Amino acid sequence: MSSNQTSLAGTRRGLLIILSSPSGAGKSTLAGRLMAWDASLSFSVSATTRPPRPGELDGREYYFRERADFEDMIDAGEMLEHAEVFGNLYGSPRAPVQEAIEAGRDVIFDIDWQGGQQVRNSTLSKDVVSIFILPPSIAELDRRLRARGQDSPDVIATRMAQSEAEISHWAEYDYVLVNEDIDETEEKLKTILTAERLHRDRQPGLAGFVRELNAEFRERVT
Ligand SMILES: Nc1nc2c(ncn2[C@@H]2O[C@H](COP(=O)(O)OP(=O)(O)O)[C@@H](O)[C@H]2O)c(=O)[nH]1
Ligand SMILES: Nc1ncnc2c1ncn2[C@@H]1O[C@H](COP(=O)(O)OP(=O)(O)O)[C@@H](O)[C@H]1O
Repeated sequence: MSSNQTSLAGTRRGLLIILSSPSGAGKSTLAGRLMAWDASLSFSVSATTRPPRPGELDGREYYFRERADFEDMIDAGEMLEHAEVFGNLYGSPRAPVQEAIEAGRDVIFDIDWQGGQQVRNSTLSKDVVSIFILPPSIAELDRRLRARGQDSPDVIATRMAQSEAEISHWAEYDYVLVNEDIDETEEKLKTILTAERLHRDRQPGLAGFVRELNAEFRERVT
């Protein structure tokens, strides 16, 4: 590795990778697969006022908070973005995101379209890569929500009713994937991330590297 690439690693900022979709389209599953693929990725653990599902742990899937505590966090400016979704508050704590991207680590967000808009309109907008996940059909979305087996029929009905509104924001995203086959969608996500990283890394570092190549070339021809 050239000295130039070493200094590049120390200065580059992480990307903010936003995954949005209607509930049940598969974004949590895909986020989990990306995390398993690349241990350097950081997951933005959101805070929420919704109660934990069986098996969910405070600080792992979400920070489960009372509404008053959540509102205190908003008032203190601790949220990068926040929104009301399905009658509960959800938000991304700012500090861990800031820390990760300054250390050059890419951060995955599993947030809705409102959060996606807020992050895209924030001071971090130039580091954002946003991806919208569509289900192959509404019948399959309904089937996946039921098959997940974690929500009551009422909760599933609310999520299905909201899915059209969530889907209506698809065109605001950089990439749109139809999650039919989970392995194929995972591969496409990895390709997007790989290409976006190459794009990010070309700006600060490559001019110096090309100078090194030119110097080597001149040494050979003289
Ligand atoms: N704006 C915003 N939305 C979030 C955040 N965390 C989760 N969400 C969204 O809230 C919705 C409900 O999430 P959840 O209750 O975990 O249900 P699930 O997506 O069906 O598993 C999903 O659209 C999430 O993407 C957040 O920090 N901010
Ligand atoms: N491509 C797919 N084909 C079939 N089932 C899927 C696919 N992607 C996800 N699932 C399943 O659908 C359910 C909802 O996925 P999940 O990742 O929880 O969705 P979201 O986070 O978008 O609400 C889960 O049971 C998951 O295993």
